[in-house]
Amino acid sequence: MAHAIILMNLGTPAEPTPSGVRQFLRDFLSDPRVVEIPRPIWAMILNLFILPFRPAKIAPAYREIWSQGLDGEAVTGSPITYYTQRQVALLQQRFDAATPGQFTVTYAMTYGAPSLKETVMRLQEEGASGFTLLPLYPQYSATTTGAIYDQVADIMRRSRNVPDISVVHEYWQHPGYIAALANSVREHWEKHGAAEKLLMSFHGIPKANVRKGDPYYQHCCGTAELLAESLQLPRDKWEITFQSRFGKAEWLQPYTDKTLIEWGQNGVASVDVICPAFSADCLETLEEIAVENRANFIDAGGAEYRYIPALNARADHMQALEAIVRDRLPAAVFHQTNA
Ligand SMILES: C=CC1=C(C)c2cc3[nH]c(cc4nc(cc5[nH]c(cc1n2)c(C)c5CCC(=O)O)C(CCC(=O)O)=C4C)c(C)c3C=C
Ligand SMILES: [Fe+2]
Ligand SMILES: [Fe+2]
Repeated sequence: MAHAIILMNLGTPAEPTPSGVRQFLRDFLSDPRVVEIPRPIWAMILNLFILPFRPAKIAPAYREIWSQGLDGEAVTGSPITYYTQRQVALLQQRFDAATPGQFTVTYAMTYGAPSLKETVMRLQEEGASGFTLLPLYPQYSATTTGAIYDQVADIMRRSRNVPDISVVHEYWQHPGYIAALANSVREHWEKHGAAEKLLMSFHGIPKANVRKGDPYYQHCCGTAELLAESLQLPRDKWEITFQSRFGKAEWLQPYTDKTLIEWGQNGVASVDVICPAFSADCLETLEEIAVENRANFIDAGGAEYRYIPALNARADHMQALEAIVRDRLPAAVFHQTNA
């Protein structure tokens, strides 16, 4: 095996129980990339106010989505892991078809299992000579992609013969990614008709992070504009919002839930919702968007609410991911595959 390709996503609890969720949240929320509050203060808040309560509150939501996709689609375990594994299998097929035996495709999670460190160590033992990491975050944020760079740096720091690792920094402007998003919207419109508004809801981050230099907001706005342009949607037909606010600080606005409530109250009858920052359906889309925010909109007076699934294992998504990875292959591998 010459070269390994590692898809990376956030991670998820091992099981949809309070203890499974607690273990995952402890790992995730202890990362200083995710929460920038000074350590001793944050350790106190996390251990006294979050880890004793949030797991019991969130576990039922995880149980709802466990082994369930949209419309009762059969999924095994946590959807984010299920779709990431499907992406791995399909990407492996694509690399094998074009360049037989040259690439191993696998995945790792930033938090929970399998970890990046154990994945890289296993692949090295199996003879991998180089690694291309594809964080499945189209838009860069220090809270997501930045955390992956930290883990790569840790692996490097502990190695004598440092592995040849490259990381895809962002891919929101890649034409293949935008085309896959646009295709998924058009297919949805063909099936259901177009709603009055297209809401593009991105995972939020604290506003202060952007003020201090995180380019995430700019990447989200860029994505929304490229998608709207590709769909030839006039500006009054779409909106960008931010979801999944956590804690008391101000996060990126407008907020998804508030916007949907306002629209419902102000006579918007129908809305299509897409979440371009999520490359796989997960708790934040299947529960927060497809269930909770549907209720927000309908209870406020809206009539039709349709969630457009994440790109998941769509063929056009896989084609885009293959192109993004191939663009990042080191010259040695590139020459080998083109020989
Ligand atoms: C505490 C701060 C958080 C930041 C900053 C944050 C950024 C961020 N997250 C994603 C993608 C995902 N987040 C998911 C779940 C999730 N996110 C947070 C908190 C922050 N996220 C929490 C506490 C949770 C767990 C659920 C909960 O307790 O509310 C997931 C889903 C995982 C799953 O198991 O399905 C994803 C994916 C992005 C893209 C992002 C910044 C750009
Ligand atoms: Fe998150
Ligand atoms: Fe959430």
